[in-house]
Amino acid sequence: MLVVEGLVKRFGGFTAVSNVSFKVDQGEILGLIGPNGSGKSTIFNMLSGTFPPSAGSIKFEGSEIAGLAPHRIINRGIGRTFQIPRPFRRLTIFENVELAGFYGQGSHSRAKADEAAEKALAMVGLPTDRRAPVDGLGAAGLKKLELAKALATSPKLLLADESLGGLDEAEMDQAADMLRKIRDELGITIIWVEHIMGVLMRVVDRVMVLDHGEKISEGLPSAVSSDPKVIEVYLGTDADATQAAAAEKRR
Ligand SMILES: Nc1ncnc2c1ncn2[C@@H]1O[C@H](COP(=O)(O)OP(=O)(O)OP(=O)(O)O)[C@@H](O)[C@H]1O
Repeated sequence: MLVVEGLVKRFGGFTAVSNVSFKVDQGEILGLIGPNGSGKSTIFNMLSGTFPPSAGSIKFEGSEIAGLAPHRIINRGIGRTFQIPRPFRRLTIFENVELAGFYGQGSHSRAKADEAAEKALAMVGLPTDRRAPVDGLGAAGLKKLELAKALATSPKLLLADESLGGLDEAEMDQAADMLRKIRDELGITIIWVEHIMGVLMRVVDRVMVLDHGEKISEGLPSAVSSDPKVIEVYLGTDADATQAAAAEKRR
């Protein structure tokens, strides 16, 4: 479904992403992990059109999309969430999601946008009542709203950026289960960028690990969490390694 080859992003003289290649198959959940500043968000920004790659190719369903504007990429069927939710606070929950629905359709039909918004809100478990305000949503609610906005664009591929930041442990488990439900019930392929490796490992089919803009490991969660390179650069501590191994056992 997605084939990325030789992706590079330079900011001035600094290389944030260095010759990264990977594939994502239809129906898969790929986890993308790595320490702070390893290039995860920069890859998402290139996949979603926020900025163009310095070099490399991004083929989605066989067509080159590298360098296309964000609205064109959304119309092709790639939706994304953002690490820090920034909804329009003067709009209701429904209106925020409806607006995203307008973007995704390309047809600008209100009826279609409303239908997409209702389905997306029901999927993530937020009120479909059109007057429900954004104010009052906690961290978990705002993450759900972020996800509903992305779903309302009717994506075939969802780029989920750090869905678990700011959540407690029970909320993290629910958010991880939600991503799996989105894949299982809607058939949406997912790339999931996350810091919190333990929960991610329970849900993803494959993991790719970045460090300093380079891919250092890729494979099944069990293989990646015991890869010495990953333990050295990413896990860092025995406690983290134990947590990841325990999560893997629970799968
Ligand atoms: N617009 C930009 N201009 C200059 N440097 C940037 C820009 N965006 C990112 N970088 C740099 O590129 C590197 C990779 O950043 P990126 O945000 O992709 O990492 P990340 O793995 O997503 O980190 P985090 O987990 O902290 O979000 C960092 O060193 C960052 O400072």
